[in-house]
Amino acid sequence: MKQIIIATKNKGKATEFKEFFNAYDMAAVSLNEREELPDVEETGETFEQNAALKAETIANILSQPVLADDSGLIIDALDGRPGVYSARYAGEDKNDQANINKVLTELEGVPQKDRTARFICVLAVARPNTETQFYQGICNGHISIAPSGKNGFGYDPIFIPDGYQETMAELSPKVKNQISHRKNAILQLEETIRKNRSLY
Ligand SMILES: O=P(O)(O)OP(=O)(O)OP(=O)(O)OC[C@H]1O[C@@H](n2cnc3c(O)ncnc32)[C@H](O)[C@@H]1O
Ligand SMILES: [Mg+2]
Repeated sequence: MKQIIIATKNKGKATEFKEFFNAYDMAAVSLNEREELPDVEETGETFEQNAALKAETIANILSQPVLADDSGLIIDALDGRPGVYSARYAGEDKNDQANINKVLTELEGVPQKDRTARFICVLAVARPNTETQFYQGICNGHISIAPSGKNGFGYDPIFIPDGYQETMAELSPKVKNQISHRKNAILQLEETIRKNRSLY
């Protein structure tokens, strides 16, 4: 089976990419399975910059195409926070529970109609000596009053996607993978996957 390297150490993302690329008969291999590869420092100020940093660093080391995902949660009532800093919102140790608690505390007293939010996913595909390409996906929704559900990762227990009553963590992985920001970004990439053999 053809392989595509995904420059991520996030196990939740890696699981979702394996599912997506399975549909294209490709095996998604994350950095958790390639432990000799470095964790790339995310010094950018935008999703694009960080996705490019991750994809290009690993593509240059391996001399092969690499995909990276930089994603996050944008909350309108918090002026767009946690945004690009979603993973480390409550501290450097990237604790999902602490991040959720910080968001809920900051939103205390904010009524449902003002709790609108969206997940954003920017994918970067880097190939050696080629300009990096970007694909973006969005999932709109709002932030719940309390966490609920065990599926997914990150902020899924407090994110209710538009058109649903449940949080992303209460929905099945199958449903999440049909409606998520990551799925929508993959759909933008789909034509390239099908047509451009050099992605393999
Ligand atoms: O950089 P890599 O190694 O890919 O892993 P990361 O967890 O640091 O990933 P990001 O820098 O892109 O940070 C994105 C954060 O946004 C949140 N996030 C992204 N996608 C999500 C999703 O599908 N569901 C819930 N939270 C998500 C989650 O907290 C992630 O840690
Ligand atoms: Mg990261």
